[in-house]
Amino acid sequence: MAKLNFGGVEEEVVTREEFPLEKAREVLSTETIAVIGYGVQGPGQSLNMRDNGFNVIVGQRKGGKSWDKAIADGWVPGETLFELEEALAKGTIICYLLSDAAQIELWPTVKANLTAGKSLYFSHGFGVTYKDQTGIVPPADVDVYLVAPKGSGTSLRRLFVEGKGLNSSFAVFQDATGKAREKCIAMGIGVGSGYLFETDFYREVTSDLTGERGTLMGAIQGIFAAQYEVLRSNGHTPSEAFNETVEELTQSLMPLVAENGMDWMYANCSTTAQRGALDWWKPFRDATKPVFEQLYNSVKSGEQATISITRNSQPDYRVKLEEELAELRESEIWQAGATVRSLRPERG
Ligand SMILES: NC(=O)C1=CN([C@@H]2O[C@H](COP(=O)(O)OP(=O)(O)OC[C@H]3O[C@@H](n4cnc5c(N)ncnc54)[C@H](O)[C@@H]3O)[C@@H](O)[C@H]2O)C=CC1
Ligand SMILES: CC(=O)[C@](C)(O)C(=O)O
Ligand SMILES: [Mg+2]
Ligand SMILES: [Mg+2]
Repeated sequence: MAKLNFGGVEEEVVTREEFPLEKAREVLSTETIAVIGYGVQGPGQSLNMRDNGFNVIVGQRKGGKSWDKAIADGWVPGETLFELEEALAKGTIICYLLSDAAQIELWPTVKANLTAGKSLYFSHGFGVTYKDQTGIVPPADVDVYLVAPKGSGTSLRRLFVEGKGLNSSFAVFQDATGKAREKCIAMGIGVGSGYLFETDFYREVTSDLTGERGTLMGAIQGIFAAQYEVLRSNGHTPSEAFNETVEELTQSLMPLVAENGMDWMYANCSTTAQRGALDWWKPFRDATKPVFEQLYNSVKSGEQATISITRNSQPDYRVKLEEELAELRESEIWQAGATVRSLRPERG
């Protein structure tokens, strides 16, 4: 573990230098890693582990889109691709990568296959933390740990292919064999993490649910929509409003923030912009902070988990989701966005 200073707070992190891929391969050399579910994280993690030389199989319901995608990705039925129950029986490390709501339904089958000494691996603290709602209580004689890539499975794979890596958190919930921590870190390296920072299941799920509802996904769309509407109602055209709300942020300014931080991005804008941004960021913080407090409390109370479980386990979930995504896609801001994207020079 390397000790690093994060803004004045010392934290230990695991990097690929200290825990090289060869060591990860060695730790997991006798394991059969069964990735259960081939949705978003399943492909990213299983393909990265396969390319990293681990013994990986995939378990997925037969006949759907995900099964076909697994075949297209080179998983071979009967050799490396199996129905859920068969993969669960063969695997010694069960990577439970169904959607969090779907994990509840399959849990009795998973549990039946968790014989002593196996590992149960998650990419979220959800199922275990909200056990009163999910019923997920692992048997005492298995290792239980998580590696949660901090980003979409799509990015996990893309960055791996580019030779880079997404950061992940890791946590051990239960150590039955005395080797849970080592196996957990080895899995983290195996799935292609850039570096790993430690957490526990509760902190992982509460921070993750807050982040995705907040600045990463929910709040950002809310702020985009608010500014776009104000610009449009004051006579600005859609292209102007979109460019000043989204395009400039994703194409020009956020890459600068990613590279060297917010002050550096500010320093590379006009003095006029700097003055305005420095004056306005605090009012925006103060206006939105109560909403973030409300959000965190709703996560902490378990209310967000309840909503997620009940809404995402409805039989018409996909249909309703598509309607809500269509509402976004068909909104003027994102229709304008589609046109703006088509005009980017690299797209011809
Ligand atoms: N989507 C992402 O990029 C991220 C996901 N995670 C976590 O990773 C885990 C997996 O999430 P996703 O990959 O998003 O899952 P997903 O929503 O893509 O679903 C995975 C698979 O579950 C299968 N499935 C759905 N309902 C089923 C059922 N009732 N019985 C059997 N199979 C069923 C689907 O066929 C699909 O292939 C979750 O714990 C999630 O919170 C963590 C970080 C990011
Ligand atoms: C991509 C990720 O890490 C999220 C946003 O937390 C998720 O997909 O659940
Ligand atoms: Mg996340
Ligand atoms: Mg999440």
